[in-house]
Amino acid sequence: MKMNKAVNRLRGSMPKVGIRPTIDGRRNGVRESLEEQTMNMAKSAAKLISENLKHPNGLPVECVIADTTIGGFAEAADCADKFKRENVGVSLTVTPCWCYGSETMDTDPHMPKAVWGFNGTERPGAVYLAAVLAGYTQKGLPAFGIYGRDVQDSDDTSVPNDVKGKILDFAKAGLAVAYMKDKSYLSLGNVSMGIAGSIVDQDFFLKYLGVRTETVDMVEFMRRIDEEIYDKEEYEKAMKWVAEFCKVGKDDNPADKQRTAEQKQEDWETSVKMTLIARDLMVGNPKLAEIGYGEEAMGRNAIAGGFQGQRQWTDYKANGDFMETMLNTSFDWNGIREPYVMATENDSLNAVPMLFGHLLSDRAQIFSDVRTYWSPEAIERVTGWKPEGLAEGGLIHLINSGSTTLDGSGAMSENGEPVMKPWWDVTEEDAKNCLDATLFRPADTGYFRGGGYSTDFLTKGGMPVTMSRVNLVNGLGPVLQIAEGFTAEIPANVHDTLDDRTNPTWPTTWFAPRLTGEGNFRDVYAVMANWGANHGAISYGHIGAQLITLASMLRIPVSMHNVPEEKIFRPSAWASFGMDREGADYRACANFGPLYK
Ligand SMILES: C[C@H](O)[C@@H](O)[C@@H](O)C(=O)CO
Ligand SMILES: [Mn+2]
Repeated sequence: MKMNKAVNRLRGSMPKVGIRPTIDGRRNGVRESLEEQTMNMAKSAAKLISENLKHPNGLPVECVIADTTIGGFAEAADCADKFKRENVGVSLTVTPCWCYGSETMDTDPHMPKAVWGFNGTERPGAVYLAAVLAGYTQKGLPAFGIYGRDVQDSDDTSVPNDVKGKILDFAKAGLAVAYMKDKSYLSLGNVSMGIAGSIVDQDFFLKYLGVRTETVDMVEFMRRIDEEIYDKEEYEKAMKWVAEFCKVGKDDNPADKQRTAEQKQEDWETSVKMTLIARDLMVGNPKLAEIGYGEEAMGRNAIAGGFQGQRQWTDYKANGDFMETMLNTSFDWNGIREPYVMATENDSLNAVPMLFGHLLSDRAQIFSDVRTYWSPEAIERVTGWKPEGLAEGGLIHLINSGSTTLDGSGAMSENGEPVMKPWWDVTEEDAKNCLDATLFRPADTGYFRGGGYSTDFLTKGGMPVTMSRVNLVNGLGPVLQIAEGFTAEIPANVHDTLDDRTNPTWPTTWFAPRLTGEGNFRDVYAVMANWGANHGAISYGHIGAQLITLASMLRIPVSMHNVPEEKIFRPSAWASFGMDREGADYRACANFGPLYK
């Protein structure tokens, strides 16, 4: 399998990180003595960011440094002007010294902000940090404060590790905020089976995320299939690839409910066409202009989407499982590429945490039903096996009727361990291994009368993962919930017994959340019992802290998490809302309100 790597570009230029070196404006000695050290800090920060971060589409993150150090209002205005011209979306102020707080700050209300104050004592950078953060808080412009734990010498140009981590986490989350702004959520269809998350709340998207919502009726798929509005060459290529690499699994339907061989062939054709069409709807395709469809070629600039599917479409035509899976995967017949974010059942409130996870981790995301809590006692009763290791406290069965990424099989590996990689690190062998680990099973025709193919795999155990979810609460607004944990491996016969009680044609991930012994993480049952909806978005890695940072930038309070306290990083203003951190988060988010109100 020969695979190229290609970068997807949505409309709008890539946001940059702007670095603002602020300085004590007093000339004739003080300012001059600080110029070099201050600019060097800006250069170190820029180097750190551009060497370590990429945009989720694989392009390098660029930094822009103000033309001069900033000693007061005039230079702050020059810097703001440059940042506008350069499409800066995130602002990081750096300084080793005392500067004039509200005179040097930046006041763009939409730009995530942080200040790194050098922890030396010759010149008081950390004092400026405290002063300017007080100013930001007083003016309703929350900013993140960064300063090293250990005092450094004034000629030390290194960035200590604790500072590095904070700068990178801040910049990555800030870039996520900037990157999603002015993109769109594409709702393909409408409300699926009364699922609340698929009642797309356009106000939430626009005010909290800066994302517009576009709605396209599912009849558009029919039109494009009937009128052949897709790239036929690509379609042929995709069909060949499917025949070669997608193994069809056993049809579990009773004989009289099975689709005929001709119907099954037609289901493949529909599934592949749907995949091309959904992608073209999201991001456009210049090939469509060549065949006379200039408007369709533009796409909808969608950074995420959802497909209603059930029931009107799936009662009639092949389900969306193949389409959703392939879009969410880091590769297809064209090669290795950035995964798209596509929710099944148009659950937009699961698409959002998938988007967050993708923007923060650069990886494909798993979409799942949070289906069953299996207590250790119930597992033993039903299978005779006493759970041990990660499964000791019981498991949550994550399984779904579509939309999970093939990367979620855990069939990619690094140093012999299962892993889900940033898409640009995925190899041809990884892609092949994911396909080998997957069966495409004729869909359950009880649920899906129109047939189609569901993706069936069992996620390898031992991967660190984070499950998250946004819920909308009437009178309160959005909240985010987060559960870090691990995928668990259980004996094959135990899995089969448990899986056979559900929908064995769907992919399974056995999830063991990390327990804290308290509250919603008292035990596995409590995690499931307190989950706010039927779905969860699962990202590789323990990204709870980064999600919390991002949520605070968007003013979305976190209602549940198991992230260790020392890893939590929010704007300094949050400390003014009380010492109980969860309550303070709610009060701060309510006080500042959504970012784009
Ligand atoms: C086939 C069923 O309708 C499933 O799609 C259903 O169990 C869900 O996924 C609900 O979220
Ligand atoms: Mn579901």
